[in-house]
Amino acid sequence: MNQPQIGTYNVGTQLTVGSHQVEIVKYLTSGGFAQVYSALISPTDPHSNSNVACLKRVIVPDKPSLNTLRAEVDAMRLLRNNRYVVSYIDSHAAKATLHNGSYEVFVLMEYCERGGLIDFMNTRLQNRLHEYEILQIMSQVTQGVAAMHALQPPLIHRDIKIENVLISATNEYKLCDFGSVCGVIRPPRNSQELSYIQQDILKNTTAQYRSPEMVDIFRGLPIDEKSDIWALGIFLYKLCYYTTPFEKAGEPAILNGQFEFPLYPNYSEQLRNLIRDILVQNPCQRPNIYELLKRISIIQNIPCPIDDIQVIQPPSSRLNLTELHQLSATQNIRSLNSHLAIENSVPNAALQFGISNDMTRAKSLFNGEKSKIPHNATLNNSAGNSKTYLDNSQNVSHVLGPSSFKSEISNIPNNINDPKANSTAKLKQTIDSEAHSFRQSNTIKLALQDIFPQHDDYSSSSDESNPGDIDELKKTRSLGSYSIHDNAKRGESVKESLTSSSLPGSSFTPTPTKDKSEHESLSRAQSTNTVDNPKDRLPSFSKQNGPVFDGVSVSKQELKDSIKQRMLDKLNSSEESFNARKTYKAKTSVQEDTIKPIMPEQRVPTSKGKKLKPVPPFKPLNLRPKPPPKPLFLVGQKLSSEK
Ligand SMILES: Nc1ncnc2c1ncn2[C@@H]1O[C@H](COP(=O)(O)OP(=O)(O)OP(=O)(O)O)[C@@H](O)[C@H]1O
Repeated sequence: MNQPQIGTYNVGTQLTVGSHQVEIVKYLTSGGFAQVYSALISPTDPHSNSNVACLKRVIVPDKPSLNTLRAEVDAMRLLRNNRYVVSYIDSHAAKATLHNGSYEVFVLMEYCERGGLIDFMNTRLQNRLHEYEILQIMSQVTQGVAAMHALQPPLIHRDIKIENVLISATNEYKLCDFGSVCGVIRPPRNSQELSYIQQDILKNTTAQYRSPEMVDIFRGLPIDEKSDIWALGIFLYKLCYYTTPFEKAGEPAILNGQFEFPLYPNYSEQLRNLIRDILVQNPCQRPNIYELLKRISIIQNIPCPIDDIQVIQPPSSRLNLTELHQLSATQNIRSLNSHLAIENSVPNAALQFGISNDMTRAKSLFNGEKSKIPHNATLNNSAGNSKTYLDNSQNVSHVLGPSSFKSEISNIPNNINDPKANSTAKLKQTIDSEAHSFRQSNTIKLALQDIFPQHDDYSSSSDESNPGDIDELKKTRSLGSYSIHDNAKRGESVKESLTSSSLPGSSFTPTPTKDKSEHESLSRAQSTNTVDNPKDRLPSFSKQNGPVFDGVSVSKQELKDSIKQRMLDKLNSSEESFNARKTYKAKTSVQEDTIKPIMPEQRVPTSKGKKLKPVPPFKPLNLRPKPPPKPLFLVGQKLSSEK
């Protein structure tokens, strides 16, 4: 979103954010989209027991952007009180009077007094981080990510990077910036979905941290927890070497997975092996979050701080791990759409997760309560040796350790004659043929429904694909199935709820500020704690009037044009900065790297007072000049029309 230029609050400015009175203490910085302040709050935050908080103020230009922020806040709410996630306190949204149609959003969160991890790293340019420091940071951040992956369905952060870790007053490392969070994204089934996913990835991820399945969507793999694991591998590498492993060669290097370790600093072989084991092409072969944490703890020589919560297929399914990976993604997508959909579509009763139970359990696990699951219980799955435990009381099975993981993988048939392999091949063929015609048409499909979250104008789609499929993908950004979405009444103009829960701390109330003219009143929305049908929450669509969002009528064409332009700007700039960094990095020597401060890697350019350069029209990945030829074995993984 293009951030309008607005003045900063003066010290002492009083505001009301939800149920908190706020007094600005200091303007800290501006992020890509936000102004960030430290502030005094009343009442005191019971979690941190502190009256100092961080206030994030964001101007969002329209309702769709507001939905994105809503997803971010909902994610924070789900993860609140986790020790290694920046803790949510309160939030509030109001229609901004200064900018026509735009909204002003305030999010109160825990104040991380020691600033960003990147700043800390930059204080250690000469005297690089010690291995024990790296492991400590890595362990804590991994625990933050584990809290997301433990949810049912899991949440994928998608933008794990050095810049998104902050340091608290008590020296704890905390994950922040949940603006890219989504559910598992299943592989695309047609060109329209492919295009949607490509654009979504470019917009919401940082180039150097993208996993191979994100860079090459043609692989037909889901974007899931394992994509976060890859990002954690890049994160770990950067903690060690202050650069990313694919910095110089970019996407081609990500796709063939070749990287080297600098000679300096010298870390243990165990640590380097961990990085190697994370940065593997096949997502199935990457450790899950628990396995990763366990490996870190082993190097640290301490007990693993969490219990295993990884949900896997029951043993009766007779599916191999590759298929489990795919199926789990499909299930998660479904579960994001409808809890009932899972129950109706999964033949095996053991797969019917009690979502609310699991969530409560996952939350309690990560809030410090140890699981009561016995670690010595075992169960064999179809892959052969996997040690699992099926927790019948909660219908969740647990992977108990990484020990047999690699050997299972090696047992996975990768045979085209295998019926399951055939279905994957068919999927690839379908995508391939559609992608081929998509490329030939040489147009960028940015249909309104492709880029507009929570818009249900399917009837206008003329595409051959099932329009509901795209909608299904879009809903991966909606956190509706976590039972926290509000049932805000529609038809009342200007009313907006940023969060959606009725839990204490959330607020949809009017925000009386010192200058009341700045904000229009908001009314508290009704909310429920039940699993509701996301369809019920979609904005209505009138054929005559176009989309109507909570009663605010908008011109479809206007929205389409503005969103399209905004997305094109972002996508271009994101790619531009990646390429520019590549070129720049290629020119610099390793020696220079050791003393150069780390510059923040941005998904999209900031608007800190600078006007962005005009950028050429966006070219989808598949229309850009071909990268240098890849080794034959990689080409073989691509679809036939690519050749
Ligand atoms: N809770 C916090 N405590 C202390 N500082 C914070 C906090 N949250 C954010 N900041 C500071 O503000 C900066 C920008 O915050 P944030 O990344 O959330 O904004 P943003 O607009 O979403 O940025 P972007 O999307 O470009 O990363 C951070 O890099 C950090 O320095």
